[in-house]
Amino acid sequence: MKAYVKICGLRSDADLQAVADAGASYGGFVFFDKSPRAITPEAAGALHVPAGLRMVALVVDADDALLDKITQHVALHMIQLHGHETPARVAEVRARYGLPVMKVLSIAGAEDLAAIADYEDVADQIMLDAKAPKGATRPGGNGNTFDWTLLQGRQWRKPWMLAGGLTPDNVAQARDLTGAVQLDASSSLESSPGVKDPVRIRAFVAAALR
Ligand SMILES: O=C(O)c1ccccc1N[C@@H]1O[C@H](COP(=O)(O)O)[C@@H](O)[C@H]1O
Repeated sequence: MKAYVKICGLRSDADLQAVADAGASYGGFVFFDKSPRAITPEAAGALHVPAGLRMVALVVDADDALLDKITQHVALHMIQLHGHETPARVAEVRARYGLPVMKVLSIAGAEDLAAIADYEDVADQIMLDAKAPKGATRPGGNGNTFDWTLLQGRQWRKPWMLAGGLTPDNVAQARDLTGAVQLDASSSLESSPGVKDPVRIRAFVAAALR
């Protein structure tokens, strides 16, 4: 089955080109100021997005003012809600901006998968990411994995994407074990926090699509 890759935390034209050249389907901008990958709506809007690359805006419990600004400046394919957004807030964002919404759920154990049922009616996609470690300053982008065997044999009504600590070395195993057809990575593809490495991006996409 064909796989789809999202590379998140892009901050320059070179990042975007590397992601497109590698064969990824999605690129992500992080609009969260506590992240080393943060970018402003103005800076993101000034970048050149290669044809065919679908851009995703990652936000964390964003209010309408921030989302208004992002959507005014940046041509988007999808909004990724990576905070504690309720199902009602997901529905509100989807209706207000007329864009597909991907709700992120943080997974540490089997009990966390129950929340998927709460969001399937309102979100276009679900992302399953590792729960952030205690004391972390951000809810994602920490390079942590979760127990992928929790997803074995599971099926949901909405498309879903696997995230959390995926690397060029483990992505094929994660894909084969979980059956994920959409795979997302960020922090493992950097030479230092916030600085993407085109060689690692290429290796990740090649391994995910192999
Ligand atoms: O990347 C960040 O700094 C970030 C900040 C706030 C919320 C999410 C963030 N990152 C996203 O988390 C997942 C997993 O990342 P990683 O591969 O484990 O580094 C991914 O969607 C990132 O874009």
